[in-house]
Amino acid sequence: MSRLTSPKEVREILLRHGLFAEKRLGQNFLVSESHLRRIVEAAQPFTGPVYEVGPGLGALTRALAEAGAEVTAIEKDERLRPLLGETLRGLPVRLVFGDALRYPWEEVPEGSLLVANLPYNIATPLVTRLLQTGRFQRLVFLVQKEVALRMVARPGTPPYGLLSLRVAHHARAEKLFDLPPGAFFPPPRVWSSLVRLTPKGVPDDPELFRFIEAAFAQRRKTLKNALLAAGYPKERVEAALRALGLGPNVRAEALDLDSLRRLRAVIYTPV
Ligand SMILES: C[S@@+](CC[C@H](N)C(=O)[O-])C[C@H]1O[C@@H](n2cnc3c(N)ncnc32)[C@H](O)[C@@H]1O
Repeated sequence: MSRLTSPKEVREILLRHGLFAEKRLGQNFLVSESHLRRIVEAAQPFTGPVYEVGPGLGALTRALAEAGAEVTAIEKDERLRPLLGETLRGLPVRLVFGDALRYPWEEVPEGSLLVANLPYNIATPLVTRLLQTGRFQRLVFLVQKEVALRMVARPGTPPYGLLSLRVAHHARAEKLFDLPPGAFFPPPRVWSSLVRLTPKGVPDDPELFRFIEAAFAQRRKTLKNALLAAGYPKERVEAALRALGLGPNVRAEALDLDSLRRLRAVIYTPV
C-alpha cells in the first residue's frame, strides 16, 4: 500500500481515481514522512477521541490510527470517498462527509483532541469555534506560518491582534516548527507551521471580546479614539485609562489580555 509520502505516490493515486488537487478546498497534501511523524508525536498522548478536519488522501489519518488514536475525520470533498475507502481500509476510522464549519462541535465528548492539516481558508473561524466549545484538551494543527505567528503573538509586535487575544484567552499556544512548501504536494506558495494549543478550561467571554473588537477595530487610531468611535462614553474611557496608568495615546496592540480585561471592568464599574 502506498504511504502517500512522496509527490509521485500522491500524483499516482489521484490519477488512478481520476482526481486532481482542488485549490479552492486548500488541498495541499502532506508528503513528508518525517513531518507526519512529528505531528503525531506532538499530538500524543491520545487521552481522548481525535477529530481530524480534512483527511484528504488519508496520510495523517492513517498515521494517527496506526499510533492508536480513535479518529473521526470530517472531509468536505465527496470525490475523495472511494479513495479514502482504499487508503483507510481496515482501520478504525469514522469518516464523516460534510463541511467542518457545520459540524456539531458543541456535542463532541469533553477532552477531545483536534489533529489536522487545516484547509487554509477555514483555519481561523474553525479554531476559534473549537476553543469556544470548551470541549478540547489539545489542538495540534498545521496552518500558514503567518496565521501561526498571529496565534502566538505577544503585545506590541506586528502580528498581535484579535486572534492572538482569542487564543490567549482560551489556551496556552506554542508554534512547534515550520514546514517548507516542499513538504506538501502540490506545494503551497507559503511556509506552514505546526501549532499546539492547550486549552485552560476558561469559559468563553463574548462581552469581553465585543469590547476587544471595538478596541482593535481601527488599528491606526489610539485606543481612546477607537473606543469613542464605538460609542463608549468619553469620561469613562478617560477615567479608565488614568486608573490603569495608561497615557491618552496608547494603542490597543500595546496591551495584553489582562490589561484589556481590567480596562473594560473599570469602564463598566458604576460611578
Ligand atoms: C491541507 S489539505 C490536508 C489533507 C490531508 N490531511 C494531508 O495532510 O495531506 C485540507 C483538506 O481539508 C478539506 N477541506 C477543505 N475545506 C473543508 C471543510 N470546510 N470541511 C472539511 N474539510 C475541508 C480538503 O478537501 C482537504 O482534503
